[in-house]
Amino acid sequence: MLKTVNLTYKYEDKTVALKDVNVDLKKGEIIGIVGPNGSGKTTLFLNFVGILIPTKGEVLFNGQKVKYRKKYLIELRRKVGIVFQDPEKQIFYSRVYDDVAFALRNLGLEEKEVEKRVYNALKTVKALDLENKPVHFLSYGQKKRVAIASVLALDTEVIFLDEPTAGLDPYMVDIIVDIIKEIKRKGKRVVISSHNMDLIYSICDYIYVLNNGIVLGEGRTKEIFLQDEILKGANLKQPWLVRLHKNLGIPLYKSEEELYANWNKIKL
Ligand SMILES: Nc1ncnc2c1ncn2[C@@H]1O[C@H](COP(=O)(O)OP(=O)(O)OP(=O)(O)O)[C@@H](O)[C@H]1O
Repeated sequence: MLKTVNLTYKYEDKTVALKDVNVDLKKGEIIGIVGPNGSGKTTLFLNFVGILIPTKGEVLFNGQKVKYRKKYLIELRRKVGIVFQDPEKQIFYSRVYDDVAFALRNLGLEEKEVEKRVYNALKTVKALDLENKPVHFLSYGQKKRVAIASVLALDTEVIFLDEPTAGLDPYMVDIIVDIIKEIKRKGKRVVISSHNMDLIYSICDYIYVLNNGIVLGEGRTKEIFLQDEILKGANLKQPWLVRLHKNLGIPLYKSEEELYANWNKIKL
């Protein structure tokens, strides 16, 4: 599994985006990385997938230091996928089908297998109807779904999702949540960054809180979200279910469904 050891990353203009960051993906199945704008989430993801090379410290994959030779990185990309925050960065081809097929063809898969994987990935993100559409005509949310499909098609062991639901309507957010749960069911690891604390709370089992490139706190989801001082330190708000628990004294539920299922037991 992937982890960072005392990872520091400094951009060319000397911005120190990460300082001595230790993040271990072994700690959860769906890991949330939360923090305000500019706290270093994207920089962390790019270091994890080998796009950026740590200034200090290292990234380990199954106990071995990640290497930055082309051959090694191609192997790493077969196992570790990333969906960028901005779908424009992920889209290479003009037609949706070819775009999702691009990386698969690059891996040398047979066209029959490519066809099957593209079909399944587009079906999962409810984008089969877009298959023949030119990518530049798609809406932002549609591009985002196509970008997610391209990574799902690769069937990697780990998937990093940088702000996967930003710009999506509530129906699509629910679909993305189902996709994430499905990836977990398949025994894969998901890492999500998001500003949506309710989403992070309901699906993640382990959380890292970043601020100014530093890990302010980490822990199991319910534990970390009860520590208001850590969240405040990163200008984050507690999820609404945690606020209900705190302000009304009702038990702490993980999801809206769990709350309603237990509603008649709750004494206000
Ligand atoms: N290419 C770059 N050159 C210089 N500084 C950069 C570069 N990319 C990011 N930074 C800086 O690094 C810091 C961390 O940025 P990063 O994009 O990792 O944050 P983030 O937590 O993902 O933010 P957001 O929530 O807004 O997406 C910020 O101060 C940002 O300005």
